[in-house]
Amino acid sequence: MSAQVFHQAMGTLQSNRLLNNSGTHHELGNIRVQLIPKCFKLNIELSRNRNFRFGKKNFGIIQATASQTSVIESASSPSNHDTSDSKKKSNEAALILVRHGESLWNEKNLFTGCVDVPLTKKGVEEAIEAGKRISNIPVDMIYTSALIRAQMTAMLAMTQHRRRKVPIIMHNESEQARTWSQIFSEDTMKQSIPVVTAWQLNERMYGELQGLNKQETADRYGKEQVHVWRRSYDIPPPNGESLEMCAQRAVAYFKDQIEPQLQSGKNVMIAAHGNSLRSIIMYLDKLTSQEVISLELSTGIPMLYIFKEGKFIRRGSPAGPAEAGVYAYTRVCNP
Ligand SMILES: O=C(O)[C@@H](CO)OP(=O)(O)O
Repeated sequence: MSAQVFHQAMGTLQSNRLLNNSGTHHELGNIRVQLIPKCFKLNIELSRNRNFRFGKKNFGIIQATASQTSVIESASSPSNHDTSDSKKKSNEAALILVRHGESLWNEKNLFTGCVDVPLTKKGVEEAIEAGKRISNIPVDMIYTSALIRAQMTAMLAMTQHRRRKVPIIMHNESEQARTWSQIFSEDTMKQSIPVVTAWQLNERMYGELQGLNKQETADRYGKEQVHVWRRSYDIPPPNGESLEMCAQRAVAYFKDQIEPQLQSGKNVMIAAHGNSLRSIIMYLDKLTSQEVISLELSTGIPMLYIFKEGKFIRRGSPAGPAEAGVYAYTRVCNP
């Protein structure tokens, strides 16, 4: 499949079109795109029989550390094998962002921040569903936060991947951890995906709100005050991080560690959190501090960007297997 066809299939959405349109519909082949101003809600309706598989080609390559994969020539069957002589097809790289699935504290409507809470059963299902959506996109590197809900999401998503590579958490926290987790087979390495965990991708630290119920906090301090704590750009909750502070560490990490991987042609998945991903999207989509406050991310809905010639081009969300509509961004400030 050609790059052009691939791009059409994924919906040729330029991020800036989302920001300046006035709620009109656009037809892109079978893809109907609705653009709604202010809330940045992206609604992609796909006809049910739209096929998002990218042909039966083997795409080969992938060495965990030094190869370039094509976004376009995706994994089509679990039996595909890496071939070191595969040709590099493109300078593009894919970037997949996914907010973790529902956590036990999302379910209880508690401020979570950096408290390390696992997924609910629904969150597990969301992560698996996210994995199905991206199962045809080769993944060379995975970055997650240091928190279990993001790590569970990444690992569960990868159980659905057609290439059946094994995601392996890198333990670089000490010399001993590095030595004790070494792999001694080149072939096994090639069938692995390094997973880097980084605290910089953690949810923003919610300070003294962590563990409090969101509704009760609104009843006590007023809805407006709580909205300011949750969604203003530069006002932190008591003893916590503002979105601006969260962006400083998350975006710096993205630029220093992740962007070079994309530049070298590797496809990267990031599993992280509502606010660390909002900061990264602010950078990718060049949103202003006013625009980012209306940006909400759903749990477990992956978003795809193509990195090409130093630019990030948003492709929306790969379609779910059984549904017509995909919401990458949502309007409401989730409970
Ligand atoms: O509680 C949290 O840590 C976050 C994400 O769930 O909440 P909010 O939506 O207020 O950013």
